[in-house]
Amino acid sequence: MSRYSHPSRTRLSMTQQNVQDDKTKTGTMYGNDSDEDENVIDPPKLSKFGSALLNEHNSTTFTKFQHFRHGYNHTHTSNGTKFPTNNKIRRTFSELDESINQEISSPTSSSSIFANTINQTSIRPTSMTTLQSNHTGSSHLNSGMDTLQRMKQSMMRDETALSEKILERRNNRRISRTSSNHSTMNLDLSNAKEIELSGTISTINNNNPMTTTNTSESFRRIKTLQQNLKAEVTSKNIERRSKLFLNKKRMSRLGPAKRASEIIGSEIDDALVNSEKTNDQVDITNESKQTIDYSNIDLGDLNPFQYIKKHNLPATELPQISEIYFKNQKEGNRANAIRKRSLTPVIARKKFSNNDNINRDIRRSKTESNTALNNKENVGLSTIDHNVDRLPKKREALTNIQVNKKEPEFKRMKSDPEQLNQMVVQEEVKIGHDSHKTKPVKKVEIQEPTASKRYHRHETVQDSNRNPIILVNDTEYEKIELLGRGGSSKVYKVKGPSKKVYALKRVSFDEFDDSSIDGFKGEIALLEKLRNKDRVVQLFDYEMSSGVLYLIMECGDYDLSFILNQKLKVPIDIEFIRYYAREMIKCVNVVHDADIVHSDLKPANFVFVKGMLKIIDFGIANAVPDHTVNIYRETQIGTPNYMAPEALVAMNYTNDNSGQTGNRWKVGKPSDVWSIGCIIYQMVYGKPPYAGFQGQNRLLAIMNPEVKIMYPDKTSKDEVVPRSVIDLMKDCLHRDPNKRLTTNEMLQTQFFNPIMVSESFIRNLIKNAVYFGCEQGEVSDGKIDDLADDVISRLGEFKI
Ligand SMILES: Nc1ncnc2c1ncn2[C@@H]1O[C@H](COP(=O)(O)OP(=O)(O)OP(=O)(O)O)[C@@H](O)[C@H]1O
Repeated sequence: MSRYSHPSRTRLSMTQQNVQDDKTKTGTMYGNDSDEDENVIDPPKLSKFGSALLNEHNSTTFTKFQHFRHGYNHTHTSNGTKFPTNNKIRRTFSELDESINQEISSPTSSSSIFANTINQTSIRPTSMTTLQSNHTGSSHLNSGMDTLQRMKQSMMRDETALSEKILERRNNRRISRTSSNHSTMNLDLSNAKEIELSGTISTINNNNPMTTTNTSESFRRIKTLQQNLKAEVTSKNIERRSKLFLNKKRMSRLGPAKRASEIIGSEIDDALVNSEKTNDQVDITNESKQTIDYSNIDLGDLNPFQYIKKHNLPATELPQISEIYFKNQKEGNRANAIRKRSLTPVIARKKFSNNDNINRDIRRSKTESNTALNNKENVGLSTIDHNVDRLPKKREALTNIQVNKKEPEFKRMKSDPEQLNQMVVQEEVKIGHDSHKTKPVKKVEIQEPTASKRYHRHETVQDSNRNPIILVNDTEYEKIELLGRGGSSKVYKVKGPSKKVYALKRVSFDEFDDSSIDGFKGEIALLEKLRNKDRVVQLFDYEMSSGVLYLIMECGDYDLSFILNQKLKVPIDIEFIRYYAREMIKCVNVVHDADIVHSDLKPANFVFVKGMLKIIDFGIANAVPDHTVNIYRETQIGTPNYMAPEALVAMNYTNDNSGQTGNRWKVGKPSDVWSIGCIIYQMVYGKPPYAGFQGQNRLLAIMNPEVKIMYPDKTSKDEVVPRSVIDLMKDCLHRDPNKRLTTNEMLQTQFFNPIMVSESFIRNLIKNAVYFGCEQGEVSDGKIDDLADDVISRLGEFKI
């Protein structure tokens, strides 16, 4: 189609004379008119604007236009010409439009040159359409406008290309800055494309008169392209956002960069617990681990293994965490001891020989108390003051201890002037406390016994030909030999009245330590409870004097520890194990039947008295409270080799009365069963299950469920270990206390009830079985089972 055959052009020519009048009318008013311009063939006259355009160097508009193009084409010249900005471009366009308007409004505007150069431009800007509408009938003007349109479109293309280049350059710069962030870069490029494209399309849309099919098709294509691009960009956006989210999540988990010391346990815990399995995160996690501040780790109820497992820490962290664990436990024990001690009344520990001494000490005590009162800066007195209120109560408890069952305490003190004196002093101190109830009182000095004093007042050497004599409740006991020693005790073989032999246990203790006194009181009470039980060493007499406890007991010959050490040198003797293990279980059974948990079972705490094994040392034993099965200890005590896991793993608790928190350990009868299992293990394999671990590691191994106990079929000397004893050990050494056998059940196991038959019995049994089979011809499996059951049930009859 020729440019002039275009209907809109025809219409424009027809209405040319009305331009001036219809200047204000809109283009749409005429848009649907007939093709009146069809016959216009004369070239359009040159308008002022057209002339100006021809005169490149003199026309301001054209100069601007050329300058713009020139400027664009030479953006990168060395003279520093810059890219026109979008604003500049827009300004140029508006100036151009203005010039066109001016041109259009001029009655003489036309140009034949433009008519010759007009060709297939099909897109006209809206402004042009408007202008055309306002100036219908002017073919000159029409062709001039078309030329301008082309030029403007060319400029638009230039603008698009320019924008593209600018964006490209920007993106290049961004790439070099953040070469790693490809997703961001791609997004920007996509956005740029999208913006650019939509800009172009909107321009096209704006300019689209919707008059040709080609145009519609190209628009559709562009539209499709735009949609595709949009979809692509959207998906890239989503991808980028999700990547950003991941980064953010990671950052928020790890927090900002910190010094190693700032990372405290909880943060590490979070980081470790929440860590995901991506490579970089694993690296970061490892980094975090390297900076663990162990001093801030709170293990709570967990033992080191549980802690490591919970927080997914590597095994290499175990030593440090164990160290903290044991340190915490030590501190807990110490705090308990201090707390108990702080409740103990302060009493002078002195020996007085006469009244003068008493008076002198009372005077000194009073003077010291007054000095303390005057000393306002005396530190730590508030603690003492705080405890003063509890003193009478505690003292009452102390004086109520029946340390001598033969005579009432007061009667004894009356007969003993020295003790009486001491009681007077104690009373004086007590009065002093009472009178200054709310005032600070200085601790009365504790005088340690002199080193030169070799014997307690109960212990004397009467003449050089006799052994030392120990008086217990005024009964003389002559020392024969030392049988053994414990943590704070010595046990002597002594000769008592009628030359009878006894074991005398002498225990030294801090007489002002309530917990010690309570412990001894408890031991005495339990031994009294177990009086006449043949498996428990009998207690005949006892006396608690100042700082010393004497116990007169049945005397044993050896303890089990000694015997086991002897047996180490000879091959395994399964009958020996069976016998001693059963004896041992019988001892513990008696104790458990009395609802007492021993808590410190070990070979040294079983002694043979006239050939019968008996149990000793109830120092840390406890009676299980009614309707319960466990005892809760505030101190971790026992002998590591034989201690059950539950006796080692502390539990946090809060005291209901005082509100104080601390650790405690749960022990029960199954804890004793564990210890028995360890002793049997020692009998079989020569050492307890965890003896291979040294020191602290042993405790850790016992606590660690991952450290399994091995039960080899043969000993280190290649001796066969019977299956029945292995089963018994396994049933005692379950980590779960509830799965362990009771002492009664242990005694019922096959190991302690072996079936022994003679050789002839076996021969007869086989012979009878073969004959029976021959007679029957065929014997079913069920019949064989019945026969076997019958024989087994009657085995007791055939025992040898
Ligand atoms: N009645 C007794 N007959 C023979 N020996 C005994 C008797 N009582 C204790 N012994 C010996 O003395 C040792 C220490 O005794 P005991 O265990 O009662 O003291 P302890 O201070 O409670 O010891 P630990 O602190 O180790 O538990 C025992 O291992 C044992 O060898």
